[in-house]
Formats: sequence, C-alpha cells, structure tokens
Amino acid sequence: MQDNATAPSLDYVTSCTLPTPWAQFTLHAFVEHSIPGQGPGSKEHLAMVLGDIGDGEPVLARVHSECLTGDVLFSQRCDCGAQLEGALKKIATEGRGVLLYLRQEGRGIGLVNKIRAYRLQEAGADTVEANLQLGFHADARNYELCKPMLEQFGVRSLRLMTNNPRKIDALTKLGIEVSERVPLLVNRNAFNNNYLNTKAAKLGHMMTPVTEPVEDGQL
Ligand SMILES: Nc1nc2c(ncn2[C@@H]2O[C@H](COP(=O)(O)OP(=O)(O)OP(=O)(O)O)[C@@H](O)[C@H]2O)c(=O)[nH]1
Ligand SMILES: [Zn+2]
Repeated sequence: MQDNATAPSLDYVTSCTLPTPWAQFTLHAFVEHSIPGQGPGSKEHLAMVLGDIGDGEPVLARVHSECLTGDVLFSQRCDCGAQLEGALKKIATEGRGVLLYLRQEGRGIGLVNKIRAYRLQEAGADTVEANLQLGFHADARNYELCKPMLEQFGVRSLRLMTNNPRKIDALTKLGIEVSERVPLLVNRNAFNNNYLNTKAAKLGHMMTPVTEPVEDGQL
C-alpha cells in the first residue's frame, strides 16, 4: 500500500476524439504531480480508449512506455514503434480496448540518458549493461499510475498485450487483474535483434531468441 504522503497525485484533465488510420479513439489527458523535491514537477500521461471499456468485462489493453525515438522518429533500434502501431490496430480490429501511454522514456531514465545508453551500446554494452554503467537500474519504470488511470474508466481486468513478465507482476501487485497475456511480437530486424535477445535473456521477456541473421519483419 502506498503512503499518501509519498505517492504522486494524478489529475484527470480532459478528453478529445483522436482519429487514427485504424479507428477513432477518445484521447484522455492526465497530469501527474510529483512530490516536491523528488523528480520533475509534473508529467502529462495519456490514455487512448475505444468502445465501452467500463462494462466489467476484461479489456484488451496496452501499457506503453514512451519511446520518442521508436514511437515518433521511426527508430529500428527497438520494437516500440511497431508495438504501438500493432496494439492500436488490434484494439481497432476488436473495436474495444485501451492504450495507456506512460511518459517514462528510456525505461524510466529519460531521453538524453537513453541516448547516452545507446552510445555505450555502440561501444559494445548491451541494453542492460549500458543502464548499469550509467548508474541506473536495468529497468527504472513504475506502473503505479496505471491504477488510477484505469479506475477513471472503471477497468479492473486486462487482456494485456505484452511480452514482459515484470509488467504483468507489477500490475498484479497493484491490484489490477491480468486475465490474459496477449503476445505482441513485431518488427524483429537486423538492428534490434541483439536488443530483443538481451531482453529475453536478461529481462525475462517472453520471446524466442534468434541467433541467425534475421530478415526484416521476422517474429
Ligand atoms: N534505457 C533504455 N531504454 C530503452 C532502450 N530501448 C528501448 N528503451 C525504452 O524501453 C521502453 C520500452 O521497453 P520494452 O522492454 O520494449 O517494452 P516493455 O514495455 O518492457 O515490454 P513489452 O510490453 O513486451 O513491450 C521505452 O521506455 C523505451 O524508451 C535502451 O536500449 N535503453
Ligand atoms: Zn523503443
């Protein structure tokens, strides 16, 4: 149980429609106010919602951590952009679901530090070693905000699109039921193959390592 004196607070602010190539979502905006003296002042988080998700049935969901390089700049170093698109397409196909877009860039270390980590990876470190060399944890993310964000929509149970067992554990510990894991394997390529293999080997991601040369789009 989080002590309220140390818990960041989250305000629901507003919403608008968000047409995408696959469906017209509703985009909801939240603002997180962190504790004075700890971390940046405030952060804006988003939820994209489609259909009636507050009916008590498990909801197809993606909890996506910000990756500006992958989500916006088309980077092939990781699988984030393809996962974002794949998750939205799947929600659109089913006509019901939610994507939480959490502003914890670089597995929580921030954009500039992620670029520092990429530079270390160019010198031979893997994605985990690079974080450690910079003095960070391998994964510095926190999923606490998912609870109030989902409560805003009356969602208690997820069919979660992820390959990351730690994410499932973290949500479960927060009291969010994960009734099903839906694999999200997209866009393995020559640039992100080692990264994906390291995630499987060191972070426990549920994906089969590929050691031979890969072709674009291979799962
Ligand atoms: N520090 C660091 N962060 C990275 C690196 N590559 C991607 N990221 C960040 O990692 C986060 C996405 O992590 P993933 O492990 O792909 O996804 P996940 O959420 O853990 O697992 P899935 O649900 O299966 O996608 C985003 O915040 C990215 O910015 C890297 O090499 N170093
Ligand atoms: Zn990424």
